[in-house]
Amino acid sequence: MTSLSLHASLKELTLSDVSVGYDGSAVVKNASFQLLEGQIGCLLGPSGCGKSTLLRAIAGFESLMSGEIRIDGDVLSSPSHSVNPEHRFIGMVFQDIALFPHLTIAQNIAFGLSEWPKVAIQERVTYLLDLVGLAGFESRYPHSLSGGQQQRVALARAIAPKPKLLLMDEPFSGLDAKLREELVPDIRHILQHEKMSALLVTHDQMEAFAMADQVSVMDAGVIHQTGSPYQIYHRPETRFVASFIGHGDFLPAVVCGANCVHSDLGNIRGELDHGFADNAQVDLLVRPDDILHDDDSEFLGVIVSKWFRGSHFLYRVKLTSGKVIYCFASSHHNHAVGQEIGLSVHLDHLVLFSR
Ligand SMILES: Nc1ncnc2c1ncn2[C@@H]1O[C@H](COP(=O)(O)OP(=O)(O)OP(=O)(O)O)[C@@H](O)[C@H]1O
Repeated sequence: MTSLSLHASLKELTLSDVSVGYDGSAVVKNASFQLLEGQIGCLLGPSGCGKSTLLRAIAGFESLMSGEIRIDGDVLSSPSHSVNPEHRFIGMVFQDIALFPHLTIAQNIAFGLSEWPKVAIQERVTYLLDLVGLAGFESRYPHSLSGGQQQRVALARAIAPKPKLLLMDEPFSGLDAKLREELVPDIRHILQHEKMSALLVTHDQMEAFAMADQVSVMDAGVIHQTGSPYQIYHRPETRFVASFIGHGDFLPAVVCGANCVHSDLGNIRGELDHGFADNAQVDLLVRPDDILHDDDSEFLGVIVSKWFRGSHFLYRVKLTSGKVIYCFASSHHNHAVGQEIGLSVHLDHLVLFSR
């Protein structure tokens, strides 16, 4: 098969118990997840947790210590077998954009299309330039483009041959925050328009939330949870996911019913059965937006620090037990550090971890 053939789009990327390492020592351990047609997935985790290593294994640049990587049922990698990277029909975009400086923008985008007929190349390049918002740039050279424009060209070059899957390793981290904010939704829109399945590596959760349909949260080589951004924020399955994603505190509590716990802030109810037995000692995840400033509440805390965020204040509040938690309040509720305020808890469901 050559790059001319329009490969059927990806139906399913499946990783089953994949371990990858260097010098016999695993840095990715038993990673499993699936990515379906047209989905944008993300590997999210702190620096050094093994995200790039796993991405490189999918691309075919690292061999597996155990497990299997399949695309549409075909094994790409196992400890005894590895399809060459150039035969995987996988495109890549990296942080260092690495366009060819001596080639024009059109030549850069056409780079992987050498076996296509001339007219088809011309059509594809024109289509992609338009898609990434750079129509009219075909004769320019990379050095005359901004970082964001260069990253759009890199994306166009990577998707030009219609790969089955696009891998992106921290593609936005070299760009300033404002540019990133503009570019991330644009790139998501382009990938969706092309129905391109993609896997992004990032350590930035806002980027993961803005780009991905499905996020796999990793720490120390282990995937803790794979789910939608909403699921990993609101239904974290491990303490690591609960504390890595967003602001959160663990409030000590005792179970007092199928959807109730007792804590420093009184009895707190959720809508779903949490599955813990009565009287179990647990930690309840509370986010700043779960804890509201409430003058009528009998439960009090002392403000120990505060941040003005424009639309609201973020307070750190010390409860009578000594536990310190976050609390959001509208920006009209301007209280001094040291002041005592009333607090109430509003939770949709209870996220509990045994203590
Ligand atoms: N070629 C290599 N040889 C030996 N060890 C390596 C090699 N590449 C990466 N590592 C180690 O493997 C671990 C995982 O690295 P990896 O780059 O996959 O993490 P990451 O999550 O992508 O981190 P970052 O976000 O900082 O890039 C790290 O401890 C790293 O030092």
